[in-house]
Amino acid sequence: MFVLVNLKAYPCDAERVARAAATVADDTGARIAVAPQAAHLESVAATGVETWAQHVSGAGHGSHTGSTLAAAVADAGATGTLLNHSEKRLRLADVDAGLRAAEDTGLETVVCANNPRQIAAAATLGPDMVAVEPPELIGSGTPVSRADPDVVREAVAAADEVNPPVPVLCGAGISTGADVEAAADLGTEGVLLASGVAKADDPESVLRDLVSEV
Ligand SMILES: O=C(CO)COP(=O)(O)O
Repeated sequence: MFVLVNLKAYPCDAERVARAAATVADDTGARIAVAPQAAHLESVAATGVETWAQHVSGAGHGSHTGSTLAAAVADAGATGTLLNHSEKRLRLADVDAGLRAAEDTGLETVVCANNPRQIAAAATLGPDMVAVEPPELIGSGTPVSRADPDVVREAVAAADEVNPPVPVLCGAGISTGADVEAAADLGTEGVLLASGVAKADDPESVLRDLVSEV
């Protein structure tokens, strides 16, 4: 199971979380990645942890003020990027352009979606992975795998129908190893989570628990 930790804009110490994630990944062999804000990509990547961007623009170099370019995040050490997170929604054309920009730069991609219908649309665009995150459960502390297992099962089926090789992650309220195990039982290949780690007093122990059951 892939554990992708999105630090959002939480006021956590990104380097501390990254060091903890790198240590747990090394100790256990689990795949753990950290997605900090763009300004922290370089310092997070310097810890040796797998580093992801939270977003990239579809734009290339040029007159695009405020854009986060795929090439720039790759230069800073990111090897993957989220696109279309529930808190960073994009138009379809922008998801597609972001995917192409990420692909051209060699970044791995996860396109996020609210529900199984959007998962089908996202999977059609050909990302490396898709992630289903019901917005009402994001930050709730109630794991999607328990609160709404059907949405996860249906997302896996929807992705499988349109683009069988595309793995599905699930997210919202995931914070324990039992949640990750439940997500695996529902057919997902990873979890996308934030507050459970970003707000933890001891991120390393949360990460150890997250990867303990799979
Ligand atoms: O949005 C999420 C990850 O991208 C989920 O957030 P929480 O783990 O805080 O529910």
